[in-house]
Amino acid sequence: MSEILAREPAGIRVEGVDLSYGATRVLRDVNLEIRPGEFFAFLGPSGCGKTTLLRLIAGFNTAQRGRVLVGGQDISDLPPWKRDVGMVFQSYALWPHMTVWRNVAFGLEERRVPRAEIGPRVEAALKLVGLDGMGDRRPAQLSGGQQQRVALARTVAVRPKVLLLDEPLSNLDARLRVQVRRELREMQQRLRLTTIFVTHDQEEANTVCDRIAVMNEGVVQQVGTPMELYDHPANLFVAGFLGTANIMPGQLMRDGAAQAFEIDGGTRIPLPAGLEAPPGARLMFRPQDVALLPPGAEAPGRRLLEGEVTHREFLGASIRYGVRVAGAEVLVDAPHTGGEGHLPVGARAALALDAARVKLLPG
Ligand SMILES: Nc1ncnc2c1ncn2[C@@H]1O[C@H](COP(=O)(O)OP(=O)(O)OP(=O)(O)O)[C@@H](O)[C@H]1O
Repeated sequence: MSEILAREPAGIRVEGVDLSYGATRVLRDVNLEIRPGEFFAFLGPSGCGKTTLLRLIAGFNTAQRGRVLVGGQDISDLPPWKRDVGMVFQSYALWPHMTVWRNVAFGLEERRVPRAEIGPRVEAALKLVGLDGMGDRRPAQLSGGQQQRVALARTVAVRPKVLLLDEPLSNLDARLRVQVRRELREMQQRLRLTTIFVTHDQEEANTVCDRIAVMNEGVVQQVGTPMELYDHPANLFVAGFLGTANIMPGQLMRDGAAQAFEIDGGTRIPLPAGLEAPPGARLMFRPQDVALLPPGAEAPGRRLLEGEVTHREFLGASIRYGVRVAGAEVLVDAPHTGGEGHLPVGARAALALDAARVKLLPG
C-alpha cells in the first residue's frame, strides 16, 4: 500500500554555508553530506542554528555564502514550493476547518495530481501513519499525537524527495514521544525517505537516527553514528552533550615515552600508549568507567582516587554517585543489584578508574 508513496531516495549536500541575521552569524561554514535514504539528525542546544539550517534547506532562509544540493541538483535559488522538499513544522499548521482527509488531499490538489491518484495517495498516507478510518474528523477532534500524524501524512502524500522534521515530537507527552518516534522510524524505513530530524534531545536523536550532526554556536562539531559520537567524541562539547562526561582539570605530563595526566591535587593517571594529546587537553571519562569502592580498597590495574560522596541518585538500573575529588566533582554509575547501595552521602570513598577508557579531548 505504501509503495505509491515511495520514490528513489535522494541525498542532500550542504556546501560551505554561512548565514547571518544582521551582525549575528548563525551558521559558520557548514558542510554536510546526508546519504540517500538516511535518517539524519541536527542535534544541539537551543539557539545553535539547527532550525535555521533546516529552513535553509527548505528554502525559507537564504545564505550569504554556500549552496544546497538535493539529489545532485543545486536548489539554492529555487523557492520553497519548487524544491520538492517536505517539511513538518513544530506547530503542525493544519487547516482547522478541513477534515483530516481534506487536509491531506489539499496539497495534492494544489500540485495538480491527477484526480484518480489523489484518493489512493491520501488513503495510503493515512494508513501509513495509523489514521485510517479518521478521515472525516477535524483537527480539533484529534489528540496532539494524532494531529502530528496528520501533518506527517500530509507531507509524505506529496512524495517529497526529502523530509524535514522540526522538533516534531516536542508537543507530545513523554510516553507518546517514545511511541511516535518508533513509528516515525518505521515509516521512514518503509519509504526509504531521506529525513532530517531537528532536536535538542540526545535520546531522541540516538534512538531514531542513523547519523547525527552535533552543532554548537552555528558550527558543526562532529558528524557520526550515535555510538561513534559517544565512544569517540571529537571535543569536550560533544562528550558532554551526548551522555554524561566527567571532565578533570589538570595537566599532561611526559616522562620519557610515557604520558600521564596529573589531576589538580597531584594524582597521576597513566595514559594508554598512543593516545593523542591535543594542546590544552582535558581528561574525560564516563561515569561507568570508574568503580566506587570503600576507602583503602585495592583494585589491581586501576588508578585510585580518594574523595567524599556528596550525593546519590537512584536511577533504577544504577545508582549515580557524586564524589568530590581534588576540587572536581566526579559522577560514578554503580550497577544497582538490590539492597540500599553501599556508600552513604558523607562517606569517604575510593574511585578506581579504568585508565584504558580515559580520553584526552580539546575544549
Ligand atoms: N529571523 C531571525 N532574525 C534574527 N535572529 C534570528 C532569527 N531567527 C533565528 N535567529 C537567531 O539565530 C540563532 C539560531 O536560531 P535557530 O532557531 O536556528 O536555533 P535552534 O538551534 O533551532 O534553537 P531552538 O532549539 O531553540 O529552536 C538564535 O540566536 C536566534 O535568536
